[in-house]
Amino acid sequence: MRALNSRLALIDINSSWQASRRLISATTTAFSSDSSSSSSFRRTRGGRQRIASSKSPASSPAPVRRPSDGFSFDVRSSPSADSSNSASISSRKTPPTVELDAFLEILPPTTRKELVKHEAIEELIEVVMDLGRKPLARFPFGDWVISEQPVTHQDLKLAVSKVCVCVGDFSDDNRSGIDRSLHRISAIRNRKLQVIGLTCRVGRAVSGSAEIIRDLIEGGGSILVIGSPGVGKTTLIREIARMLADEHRKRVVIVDTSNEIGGDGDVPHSGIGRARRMQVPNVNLQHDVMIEAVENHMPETIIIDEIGTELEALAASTIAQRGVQLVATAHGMTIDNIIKNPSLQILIGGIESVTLGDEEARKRKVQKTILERKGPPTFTCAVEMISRTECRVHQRLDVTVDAILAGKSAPFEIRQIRGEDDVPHKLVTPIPLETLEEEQPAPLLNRDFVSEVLSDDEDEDEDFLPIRYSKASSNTYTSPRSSPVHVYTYNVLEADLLQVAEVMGLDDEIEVTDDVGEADVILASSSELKQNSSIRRVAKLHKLPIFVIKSTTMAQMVKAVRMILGRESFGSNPKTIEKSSVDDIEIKDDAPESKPSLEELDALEEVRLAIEYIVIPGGEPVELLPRRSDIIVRQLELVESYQLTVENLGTHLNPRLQILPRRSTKKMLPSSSSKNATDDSMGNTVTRLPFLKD
Ligand SMILES: Nc1ncnc2c1ncn2[C@@H]1O[C@H](COP(=O)(O)OP(=O)(O)OP(=O)(O)O)[C@@H](O)[C@H]1O
Repeated sequence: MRALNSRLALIDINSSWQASRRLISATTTAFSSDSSSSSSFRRTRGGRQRIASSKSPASSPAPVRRPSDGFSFDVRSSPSADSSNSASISSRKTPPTVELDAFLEILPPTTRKELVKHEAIEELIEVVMDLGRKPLARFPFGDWVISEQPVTHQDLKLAVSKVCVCVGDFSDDNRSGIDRSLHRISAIRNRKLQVIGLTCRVGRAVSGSAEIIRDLIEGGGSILVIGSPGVGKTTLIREIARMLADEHRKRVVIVDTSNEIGGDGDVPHSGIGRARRMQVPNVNLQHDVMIEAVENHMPETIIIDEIGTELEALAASTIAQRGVQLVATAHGMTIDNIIKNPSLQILIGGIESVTLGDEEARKRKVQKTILERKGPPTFTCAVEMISRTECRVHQRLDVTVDAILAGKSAPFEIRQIRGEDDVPHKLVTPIPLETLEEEQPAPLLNRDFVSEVLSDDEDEDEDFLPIRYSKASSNTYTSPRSSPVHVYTYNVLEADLLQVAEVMGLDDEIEVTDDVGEADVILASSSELKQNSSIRRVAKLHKLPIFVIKSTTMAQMVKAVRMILGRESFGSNPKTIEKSSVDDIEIKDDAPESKPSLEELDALEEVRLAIEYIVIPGGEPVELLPRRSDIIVRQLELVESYQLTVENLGTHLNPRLQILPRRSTKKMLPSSSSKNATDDSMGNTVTRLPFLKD
């Protein structure tokens, strides 16, 4: 792969953002603290309140607003920035105080009193109230203990009663809201279903927060938004809904499972603009409401928060197939997480295990069994939110998924909001998409090809003769005869391993165990192996081989599974295995370190054809062409991988192999015959391959 860093290129975003620069700046106003709040903060510093997060030690005073918080990034001036813009920015300022008041209302009076004194109150994300513990305020820069007084039953009852007065009960996902606001109140219950904890999140409509992906929104493709909890996904898709409905006059329908996008109550919050909102009576019915939205309301765009189940993923794919633009969030931080989540895989097109024919595998320079995307992804592009101001954009989700499945670097752009008034975001393009597409072999197989290569594999499996190493001898490994093979893992996710095995149809043959005494093999990541010296000791004690993977990419996992089960012969692809110590088996990427020469390829093909067409089916020995000694070594390894033996018919300086059929103990005499088939002195027919030139 190319040297990515040398290709890093900063590209200033195109003019589209300039037009909406004011909106971006309006966003920042939500975070600007005024002088009165600063003075409140000074009073607070002398009090008992403390920061509780590791970012701000308990003994430190309440946080001082740092330039890197929120949108206060370095500001680069833009040629088009002018004072008139700034004026309109101020006029667009919509302080969130009204809704913050509604939020503060539900807090116990003492908690509220302390909290309002905090200088960064405008940045408040959540208030956490757990029975018997001190109430906490969560800010972007850390947690802050609001009061030393532990939360009482009374406090919780009061808060719940205020939420209930406004909106009725908590829904079956234990969430509720405050009428006509975007705040979300989530309950934790004890076994008797009494509320013993509350997480009260401040919801905001942040105008301009979707500028960072304006081009994607306007492009009309479906957008998948992922990211860690609380990173701002809901806020982003709310703004996308508003932009599409108001600025682009699209028919937008929001399927609002917990009323988080459009706010609580029957009249939607102004933050969604003209977009329409469908409420979901029961979270388990989200998929039904998604389909209903398409069938009944003729939407051009559907917005959904939190696709989490297989049914919802299926409904999303149905919607996309009907040509409706889909903007949705899903559980997971990266595309890799989505690929590895069996319920959500359909969003990226689904995956399947495909076994390639020898020719195809060699042409693609990959292993024989690979994972491939089954079909087109539901979404055109994906946005991985890193923070509110930074995201990774995958313009072509199909290309990204294919790259990940092939164990290659996925193409993406890093976008950042860099400043308040000037440059709203930059693009950093580590891998230019076009270049990458050139490099990728057409990854989506057509159905005919898949069935062709699969039937290839069936034939091959019947004759498959994996190399057998013996666990007892110090430098060898026998794939255990017993099924399933028990694997003990170090820093390799059990779920990942089992998922790959399942996709390969080998889940019955492999099992992960927590008891190293039961294990047949150890599978460890190389980083863990370097750091954890006890792994080798454990392996030695239990006489277990260690399979070492460099990374937990799908490609490496597939290879690990095949090798652990003895389905990938070590000898047939000698460059993939290195024994770095007695019991380590390193699983390497398939890309050869140096390209094998044509002569080497020819020599190995000669061995394969000889074995598969003559030695095994006919039980006859085959004499190979003379080769250079380094190539003879490769041939020898390949022969051994079939559990066959050879004899050197040449001299020490001019070696030439003859492959012997299994169970043949007969001594072969050198043959210098140029005929295709001759008889040796013992009456065996020694065949030379007619199609290989001398
Ligand atoms: N661009 C932004 N500017 C200011 N505040 C924001 C922004 N984006 C999100 N927030 C605030 O951050 C908090 C979390 O945002 P949001 O609920 O959108 O996150 P999320 O990723 O959807 O969370 P979850 O996964 O838990 O549902 C909220 O208090 C929200 O108001």
